[in-house]
Amino acid sequence: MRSQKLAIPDVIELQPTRHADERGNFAETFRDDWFCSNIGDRRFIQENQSHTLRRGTIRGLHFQAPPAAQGKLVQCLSGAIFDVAVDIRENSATYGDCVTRILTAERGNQLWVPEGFLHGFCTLTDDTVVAYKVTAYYDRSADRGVRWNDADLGIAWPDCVEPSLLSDKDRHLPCFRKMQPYFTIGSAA
Ligand SMILES: Cc1cn([C@H]2C[C@H](O)[C@@H](COP(=O)(O)OP(=O)(O)O[C@H]3O[C@@H](C)C(=O)[C@@H](O)[C@H]3O)O2)c(=O)[nH]c1=O
Repeated sequence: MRSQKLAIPDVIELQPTRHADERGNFAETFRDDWFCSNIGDRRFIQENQSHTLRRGTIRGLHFQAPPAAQGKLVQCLSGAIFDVAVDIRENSATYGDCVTRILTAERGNQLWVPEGFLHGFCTLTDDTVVAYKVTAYYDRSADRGVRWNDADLGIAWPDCVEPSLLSDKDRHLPCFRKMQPYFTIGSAA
């Protein structure tokens, strides 16, 4: 497994090592010991999978409020996504900044999005399957978000975005400025 810190260093891209042979390849896509030593002391307790039918669909931008805050380890199992993490830690030097990464099933790369970040993605292919492990259980009452195209965030979404391909919930999310502060660096996740 290789890791690469991105523009916001707490957001990390992971690249599992693939062992190729005449049959195809094999990769360890997650190891608890490697993750704890190299990324952070976390336990993943839920795994999610979404299948998105159409290219250009957006899911996000989401987070769960503390104490149900989730770190997410995201990967694409089929197709490709434009993945986004936005820093919402109030005392962070990169508060409001975003990191974007293309994750593809072909490459098998992953994105670690820690607690204190909004997360969302746009599908770059039809029939996209995304899987992600999370560090806290889903809690509907803690489910929060920010509108995907908030001008203050200025995320450079890909041209294929179809604003109509959005859940009702995501269409009605509040803007970034109205978001209550939930996270500070150094506070318990
Ligand atoms: C996230 C989640 C949803 N659900 C249910 C609630 C609802 O009925 C249905 C669909 O939920 P949503 O519309 O919230 O699904 P979706 O828009 O795909 O939400 C996801 O978006 C990405 C970007 C994330 O980062 C995830 O953490 C999650 O928020 O699934 C669960 O049962 N468990 C879960 O963990």
